[in-house]
Amino acid sequence: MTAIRLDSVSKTYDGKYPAVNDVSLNVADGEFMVLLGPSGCGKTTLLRMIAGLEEMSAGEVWFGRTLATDLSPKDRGVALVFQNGALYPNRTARENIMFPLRMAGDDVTEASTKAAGLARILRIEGALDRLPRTLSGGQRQRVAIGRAIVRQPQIFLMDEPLSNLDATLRTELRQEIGAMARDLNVTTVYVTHDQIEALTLADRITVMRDGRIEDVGTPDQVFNDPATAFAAGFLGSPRINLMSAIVRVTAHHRVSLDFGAQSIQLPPIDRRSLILSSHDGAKVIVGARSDAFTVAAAGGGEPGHLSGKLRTLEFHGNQWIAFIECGVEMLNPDLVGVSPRPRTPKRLAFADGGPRTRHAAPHMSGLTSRLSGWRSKARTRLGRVEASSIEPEPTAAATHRRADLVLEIDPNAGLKTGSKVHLAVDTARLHIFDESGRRVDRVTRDSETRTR
Ligand SMILES: Nc1ncnc2c1ncn2[C@@H]1O[C@H](COP(=O)(O)OP(=O)(O)OP(=O)(O)O)[C@@H](O)[C@H]1O
Repeated sequence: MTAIRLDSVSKTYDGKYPAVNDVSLNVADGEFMVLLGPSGCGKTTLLRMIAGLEEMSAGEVWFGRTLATDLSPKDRGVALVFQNGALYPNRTARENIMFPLRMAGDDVTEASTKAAGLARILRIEGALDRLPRTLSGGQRQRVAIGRAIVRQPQIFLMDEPLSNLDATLRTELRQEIGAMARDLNVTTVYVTHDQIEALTLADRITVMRDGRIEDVGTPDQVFNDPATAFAAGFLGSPRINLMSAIVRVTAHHRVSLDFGAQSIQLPPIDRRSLILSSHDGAKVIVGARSDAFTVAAAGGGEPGHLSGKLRTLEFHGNQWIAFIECGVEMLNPDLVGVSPRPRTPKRLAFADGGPRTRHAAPHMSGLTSRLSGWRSKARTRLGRVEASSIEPEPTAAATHRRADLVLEIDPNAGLKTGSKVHLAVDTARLHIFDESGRRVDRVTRDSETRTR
């Protein structure tokens, strides 16, 4: 077992825009870290750099107190499993799992005993004496995992190991992988773009976008207290509603979020009220999942309510999804804070550490620049190494569209398509982001948090 530290790691292929861009991350000893993000965000590249299969363009990788940057893959004590764990076709499952041990000099009895122990954990005892071609996809992948981990690596790396399996097998094997990692207590980095895998397996999740880290935290932290609008949008179904709003500061410093036709007032005791009270007129993004709303019996125009017309109601088997036209400007989480085009990296000095690479903004919006002071405090709170990689890309306006509020609703609420709906809003469940998609208030993070 060993901890992993990535320090300002970058990878640029063919001198183009970086696939991994100044990423710093700690994975604690024995921790199960999931790298989560959309296709092309740099997850596999980062994993391959940890394994030593990809040369880094900049930065350092540490395993415990050992600088691993220049170690060859075979000297890193790392085991890797890919989407299609290849097996020796002419060896049985047992022989496949035993193979690395035999190569390392274990005698047959010893190797066979270890293989049988792992087979029990991976639930393939009955398949041990069969050839790979007679095994199901799930069994083959279990054998590949067994073979990778049988030599008790210091670090276990998995790149979408379940992506070629059907839904039932995915669920089964996911549970076995989780159980195995807990039993063996091996430091694990697991790549996926599947939010359910991330939420169910991870001690902590690293959400990536465009080669950078958007958020790092426990599943509960990243889901319920997301650092960015993108992270909030990547987790959760239906996706979080991101509403464009203007901050209005009224008499006695009361803060309301103005959505155009409607508005919501923040309670004075809400810490966001204090933060936003000197930013009258600033643009913000208000994130709201279904749990922020309750269908209210009547009303409309009340300070804590939004109202709209129920356009469509969809039955999704285990849930009802309502599409409510509220006349509010909705934003696409994938586009919030996205730069219109790659820019030339520029060195900037930060108050809390050495110079770091980030991208020069042609301009920063008023609130974005005013919020930078809060962020530098947030960096200190989050811990220098991880927080440094959570630097925001400079903002460009997200694509706006006037669309529906999408909510999971109680089927017993008695709503009918076309009817007017009143929604009471729990402001404590709203997440408020600046225009670049960064939270305006503090997120709760502990860089070494373990949940189990
Ligand atoms: N060998 C390579 N040469 C050039 N570009 C590459 C190479 N490998 C990856 N890239 C690019 O680097 C970026 C990150 O790729 P990477 O495979 O790490 O993303 P990913 O998040 O793992 O995506 P996916 O989930 O689709 O596997 C992509 O734009 C990809 O096209």
